[in-house]
Amino acid sequence: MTDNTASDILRIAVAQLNPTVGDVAGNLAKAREARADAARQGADIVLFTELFLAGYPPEDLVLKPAFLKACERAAQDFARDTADGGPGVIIGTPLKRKSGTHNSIIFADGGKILAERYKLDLPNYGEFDEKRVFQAGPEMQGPVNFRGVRLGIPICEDIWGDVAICETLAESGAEILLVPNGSPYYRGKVDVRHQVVIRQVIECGLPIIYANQLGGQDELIFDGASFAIGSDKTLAFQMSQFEETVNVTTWKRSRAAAGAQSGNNSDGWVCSEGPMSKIPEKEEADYRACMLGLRDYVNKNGFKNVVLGLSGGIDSAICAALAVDALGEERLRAVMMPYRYTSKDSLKDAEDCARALGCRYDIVPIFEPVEGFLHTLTQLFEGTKEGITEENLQSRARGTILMAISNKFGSMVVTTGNKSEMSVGYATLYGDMNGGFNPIKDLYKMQVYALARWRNTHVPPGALGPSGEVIPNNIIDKAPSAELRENQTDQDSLPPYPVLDDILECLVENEMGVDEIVARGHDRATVTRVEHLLYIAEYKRRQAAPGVKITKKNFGRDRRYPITNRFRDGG
Ligand SMILES: Nc1ncnc2c1ncn2[C@@H]1O[C@H](COP(=O)(O)OP(=O)(O)OC[C@H]2O[C@@H]([n+]3cccc(C(=O)O)c3)[C@H](O)[C@@H]2O)[C@@H](O)[C@H]1O
Ligand SMILES: Nc1ncnc2c1ncn2[C@@H]1O[C@H](COP(=O)(O)OP(=O)(O)OP(=O)(O)O)[C@@H](O)[C@H]1O
Ligand SMILES: NC(=O)CC[C@H](N)C(=O)O
Repeated sequence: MTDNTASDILRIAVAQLNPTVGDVAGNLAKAREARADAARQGADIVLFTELFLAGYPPEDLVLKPAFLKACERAAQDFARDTADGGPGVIIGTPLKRKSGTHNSIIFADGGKILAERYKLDLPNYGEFDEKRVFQAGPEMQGPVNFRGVRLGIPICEDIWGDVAICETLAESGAEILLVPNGSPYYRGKVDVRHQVVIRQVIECGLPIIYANQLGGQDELIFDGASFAIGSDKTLAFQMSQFEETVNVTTWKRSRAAAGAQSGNNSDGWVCSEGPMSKIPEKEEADYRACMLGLRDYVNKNGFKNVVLGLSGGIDSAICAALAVDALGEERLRAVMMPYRYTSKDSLKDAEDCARALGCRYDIVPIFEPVEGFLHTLTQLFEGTKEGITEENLQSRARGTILMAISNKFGSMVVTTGNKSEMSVGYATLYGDMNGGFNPIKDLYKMQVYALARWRNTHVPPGALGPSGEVIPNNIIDKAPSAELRENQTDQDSLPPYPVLDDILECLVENEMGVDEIVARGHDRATVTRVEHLLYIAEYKRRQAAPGVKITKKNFGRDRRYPITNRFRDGG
């Protein structure tokens, strides 16, 4: 009930949910369900994530007046729900006000909106582009009095930057900070978030609750892993990563806590009850991010099933495993498309992989289309040497067949290029690059191997696929090959993957110079060649399907290089 008498116990539910961008009615329905669930668990208040009603990030959708109106209406409706005497709510929504369009929250209780708060620090780096569509909120936005407890509500980036928003809230009397976030995954991000929040707790002396969104949104993966750091700077609770959940946490007033952290005599808040989930290790986390990203992309875009070319190589095998884990065996169709260079081993490995995963497996030879193209082009190509042109026809025949299956049966094509290949353009445009979504686009080849090995000995929570050796070890052990000509291996055209990946990580992830990379022990000619290949493949990447972001520098959202570019560090 709405009552401003200070209580000594506060039950705060954190709704770590998977909204869909643009589905305002669906997101409101989800929020209502979560609030009812939290009410049953005895919550006083439910904290939702950043821009929950819109789904995060809504990008240019917030430039549409009709979208803003739908969000405003949903926020008003949800606020009215709180007249039932159940939990109050803090929920993110875009709001258009005289001062502009804001990335906001509404705070509602007792059927009314008690307060609105606007994000002050709009992130505009990496994958974020918020200054483009939002206006920053004013500097002074104090805490909100909720049933006698003063709650501060900075929004996501507000606690990341150098602006002293948490400290200002503490100085204005806030007792706990509740932070709605849309914080995308990259490897190791959970630790980074903990450090950011600990730094703020040191500055402001208040406990901070960090509620993060869940789910895939195009390239971005929101991994949840919501948590709180108490005023003693230790982890007060930790929610699970990659899972939708509503957890109620109990907070108690404690004079000892306040005295310890600020030396003053006022009361502080201590978490006495909350989850303490284990955060998965790196291979598991990356694998689950890829799985969640593929699942949400396929489901949120309304595809019933997916199709991919299964070659007997590692990239298509891990994509098949991810598809079965994300969607179930009955939703994947794997197609082997042999040509004259396809080895017996590849045919066997592809079949073994499909059998281990339990998915549908078709063999569609491509002799006729490839020979047909070659025949059609004979006259035109007379006197020229055979080479990549003819090789690429194989890839294009495969890509065309996959797109035909997609058109006929409505299955989305899963495309399988890893980050090493995408970096140097080792993939055929309108061939194996065909496809709607790429679950391994941001994994270097050596990481693909590590994840494949990991998956053969683990089944991640929520996976729909079987246990055991789902990626036959022969696929992991053999030399990678595109099999576009006799006895071809990737290493005919590229440096060995451990070398290539290290150089690429230096160039892409760390923006290192050629001299610095050479100083790590690499051959200068190799480094300059890789740098050149990286630059000239930009045109391909611009035409590539989106894929799951795993690193701090994925292609597309984070790393944005010009296509036309004559700069070469290596001369
Ligand atoms: N700056 C630019 N802006 C716009 N377009 C540009 C361009 N530069 C080249 N192009 C165009 O791109 C074409 C070359 O690109 P593309 O046709 O993709 O062909 P390309 O890159 O020459 O060959 C594909 C490469 O991928 C390798 N690969 C590896 C693994 C698997 C597979 C597979 O297919 O299964 C292939 C294959 O061995 C080969 O090295 C040029 O003919 C030109 O039309
Ligand atoms: N014979 C084939 N049948 C079906 N699909 C194929 C075939 N050859 C290539 N493809 C498709 O083209 C993609 C690109 O080939 P590529 O050689 O890069 O990957 P891979 O064969 O899965 O792995 P690796 O590079 O380790 O051999 C494959 O992942 C697959 O989707
Ligand atoms: N949505 C945001 O403001 C996110 C910003 C923050 N730096 C993060 O990655 O979590």
